[in-house]
Amino acid sequence: MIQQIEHPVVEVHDLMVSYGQNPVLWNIDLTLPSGALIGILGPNGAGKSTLIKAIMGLVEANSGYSRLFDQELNKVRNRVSYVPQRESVDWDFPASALDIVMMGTYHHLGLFKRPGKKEKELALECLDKVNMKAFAKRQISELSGGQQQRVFIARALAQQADIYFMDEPFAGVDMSTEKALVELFREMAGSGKTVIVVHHDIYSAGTYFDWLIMLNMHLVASGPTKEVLTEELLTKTYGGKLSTLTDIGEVIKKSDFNPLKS
Ligand SMILES: Nc1ncnc2c1ncn2[C@@H]1O[C@H](COP(=O)(O)OP(=O)(O)OP(=O)(O)O)[C@@H](O)[C@H]1O
Repeated sequence: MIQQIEHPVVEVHDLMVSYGQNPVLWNIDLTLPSGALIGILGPNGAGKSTLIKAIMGLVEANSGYSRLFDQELNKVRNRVSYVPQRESVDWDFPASALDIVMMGTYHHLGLFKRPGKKEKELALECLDKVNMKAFAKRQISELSGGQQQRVFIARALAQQADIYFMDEPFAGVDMSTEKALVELFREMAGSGKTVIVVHHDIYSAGTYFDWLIMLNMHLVASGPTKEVLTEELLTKTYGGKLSTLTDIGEVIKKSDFNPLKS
C-alpha cells in the first residue's frame, strides 16, 4: 500500500542508491504530507538512514531524484534540518551545548554576521524545549548519550526549518525523555512542520506517528499509520524476523491506543 498525495512536501521519484556494488534502495517512489509526524520503519540494513540521506542529497543516487516543497533541493536547503545518528558525531569536539545550538542559528545570519543576543536567546529557548537549558555551559564531551542527543535536537530546532529529518532521535534516551520528545515533535507537526523520524520500535510506532514508511530495500508501504500497520505489511517488511522478535497482533492492538493523543 503506497499512498501518493497531491501537493506533497517531499517527493521521491524512482530512487536507486548503492554503495559500490551493493544496491541498498530500489525504485523508491513516494510522496509525503506536510504537517505530519512520519516514521520510517524497517529491519537493520533496510536502508532507512540511506533514504533520508539520499532525499537530502547527502549520498548520491544512482538514478532518480527527490524534491522538497515542489522545488529542487538546492533552493530549499535553509528549510531543511537534520539530526544524524549519534554515533556519526564527533563528541570530543571542544564546544559547549550552547555553542552547538548556536551553530543552528548560523544559516539565518548573513555572511560575516556574528551571532548576537537574539541568536543566544533562541538557542537557550531551544535548549529549554528539550529540557537541557541547565546544561548550556557544559562541554558536549561531558554529557550523557541521551543529553547529547537532546542538544542535537535543540540545534535542529534552532535552524527553524520546515522539514526535520531525525535519524533515531530516541537512541539512548530514557522513556520519559522519549515521551517528551514525541510530544515536542507532535507540537511541531501541529504547527505545520514535517518531522521525519527513523525509528526502531514497532510497538511504539503505531502510537507515535501519523504516517509510516515501511522499508526493506524496496518500499513496502507508505501511508497513514492506521492503514499501513497491518500484519501483512509488517510481515513483508520484516520477513520471518518479525515473528521471532515480537507479537504482530500486539503491535496492531497497541496502535489503537495513543496516550499522547488522548
Ligand atoms: N557509507 C557506506 N558505505 C558502504 N555501505 C554502507 C554505507 N552506509 C550504509 N551502508 C550499508 O547499506 C545498507 C543500508 O544501511 P542503512 O544505514 O541505510 O540502513 P538502516 O536501515 O538505517 O540500518 P540500521 O537500522 O541498522 O541503522 C547496510 O547494509 C549498510 O551496511
